[in-house]
Amino acid sequence: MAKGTTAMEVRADGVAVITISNPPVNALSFDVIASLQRNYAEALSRNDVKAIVLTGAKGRFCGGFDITAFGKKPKNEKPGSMSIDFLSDIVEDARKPSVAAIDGIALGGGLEVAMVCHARISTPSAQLGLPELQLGIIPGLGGTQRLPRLVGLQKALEMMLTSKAIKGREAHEVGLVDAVTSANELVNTACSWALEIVENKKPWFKSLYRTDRLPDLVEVKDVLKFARVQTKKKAPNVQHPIVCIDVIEEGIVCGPRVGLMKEALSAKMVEQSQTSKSLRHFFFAQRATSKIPNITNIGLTPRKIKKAAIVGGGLMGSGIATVLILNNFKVILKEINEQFLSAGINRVRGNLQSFVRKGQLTKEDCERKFSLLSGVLDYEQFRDADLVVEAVIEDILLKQKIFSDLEKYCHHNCIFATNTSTIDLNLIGQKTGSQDRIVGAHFFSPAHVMPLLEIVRTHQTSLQAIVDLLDMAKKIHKTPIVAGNCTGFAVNRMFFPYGQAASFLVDYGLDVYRIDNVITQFGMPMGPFR
Ligand SMILES: C[C@H](O)CC(=O)SCCNC(=O)CCNC(=O)[C@H](O)C(C)(C)COP(=O)(O)OP(=O)(O)OC[C@H]1O[C@@H](n2cnc3c(N)ncnc32)[C@H](O)[C@@H]1OP(=O)(O)O
Repeated sequence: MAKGTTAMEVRADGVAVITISNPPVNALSFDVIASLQRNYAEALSRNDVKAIVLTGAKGRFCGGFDITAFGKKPKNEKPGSMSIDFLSDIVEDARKPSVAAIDGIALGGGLEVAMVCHARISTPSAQLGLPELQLGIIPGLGGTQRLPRLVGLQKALEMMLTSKAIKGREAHEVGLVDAVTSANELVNTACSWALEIVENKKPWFKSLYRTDRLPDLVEVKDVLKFARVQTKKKAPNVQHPIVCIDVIEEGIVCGPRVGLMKEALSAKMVEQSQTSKSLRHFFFAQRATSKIPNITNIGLTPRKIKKAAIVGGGLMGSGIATVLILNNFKVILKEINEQFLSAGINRVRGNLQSFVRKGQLTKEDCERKFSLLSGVLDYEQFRDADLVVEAVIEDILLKQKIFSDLEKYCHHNCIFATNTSTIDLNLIGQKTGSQDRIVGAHFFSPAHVMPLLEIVRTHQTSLQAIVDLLDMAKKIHKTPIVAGNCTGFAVNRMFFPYGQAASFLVDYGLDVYRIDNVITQFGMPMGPFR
């Protein structure tokens, strides 16, 4: 069965609208690419077609090359056959203009195809980026050449080296898209734009040959030198970011066609590396953590969490409150007295302000999110909470008392989660008759930053509670791992022996600085003694 396709509809005004359809993210599978090539051949040969608009089905332009297809490309495929022979020589050099109509996502190969088009229209919320480096590869469909020519070298490097996408509005500001419009108007606007190109009312840009955003060669060398130094510092053990910078340089110094060929050859080389194989495995492994046999595949639907309550406003509690309000959950934070409560609330405010300082949150959004939080000193307002996360100190008796109190106030479907990192959940729930809704929600400090969420289940935890927490994890952008109620759960079960092994080495007389040094050289961000 074909893995995705494209469909072409020729409108009365002479615009052929080609729609990529390969759910869930409209990835460029071999079938999609073959279908796209057929559609283009037809559109370019038909006399009733004046221009082409390329878009994606169901509000998603394209999530890039099909990651499952790496390593499955035909062995004798000519380097650059898609990037040069099709995209550059047929689409970009065509005598009919193409306009990309982008909603949802234009990532990796998706954005690269859009950059081949002669103009791009997007929605304000669309995400555009070249995240290939996080898969251990480099952009392979012309992205290393066209992005710097559209947005300038600095911005292009930032986007590629961080793998971070930008939203439609910013894409417009930096020159990646030509106009921003609503999802409803998107295709019509793109069609009008394409016809205006035909009528010479709008410019007919070929991104590959633009030079107006590129700095002079002296500055290029300086910028790339700095980027190499920073990259080696940040990721000393991987090659592909440096390869990416080399390819960008080749295109600017020797011309974009030479750059495209170097990109095609280098992309093929890095794709075969162990780093890329590992990072691609990691991409799917990360998603597999929320697919738990006999839990997520038995038809349970996650219940909606409208209001969450946190018990304890210390470092962990305030971090958890922060991540929840950041993701638009209504939260109440309970402390034992006014002083601790205001300290907890101030910590949440401080966390939000740090996002404002880094430009990741506007002041208005900060205030709006902060208004989702209220502080309390008793359990009265817990009555309509759908989830409670207990985040007090690791004291079994205290936790037991809290959960038996919670039982008296909360409705019987409310999930009782504990942020404990080590205590047996059966003990924590021992004084309640609610063992089925006791579950671990172990965040890592700082909870509003670290991406992992350990969900701990006992033999009695209901499957529904786990499905609910997995869904919440997705909503708050955490990677969940479901662990059993065993010593150390999953993370500390690995982390404690790691620290112990380091301590043994010290007992044997090794220098702590040397141990830390070896560990950081191995690639860990810091050693066990820092
Ligand atoms: C030649 C080119 O230069 C090379 C490339 O294009 S490489 C690919 C570059 N593209 C990317 O790196 C994008 C990767 N995808 C993502 O970042 C995210 O999936 C996304 C932002 C598109 C969507 O996120 P979200 O809505 O949270 O859904 P998410 O759960 O991640 O993905 C949905 C499904 O699509 C799959 N998927 C996402 N992107 C895919 C891709 N490019 N290829 C194949 N499958 C993909 C996921 O594995 C997942 O499958 P599952 O449901 O079986 O687990």
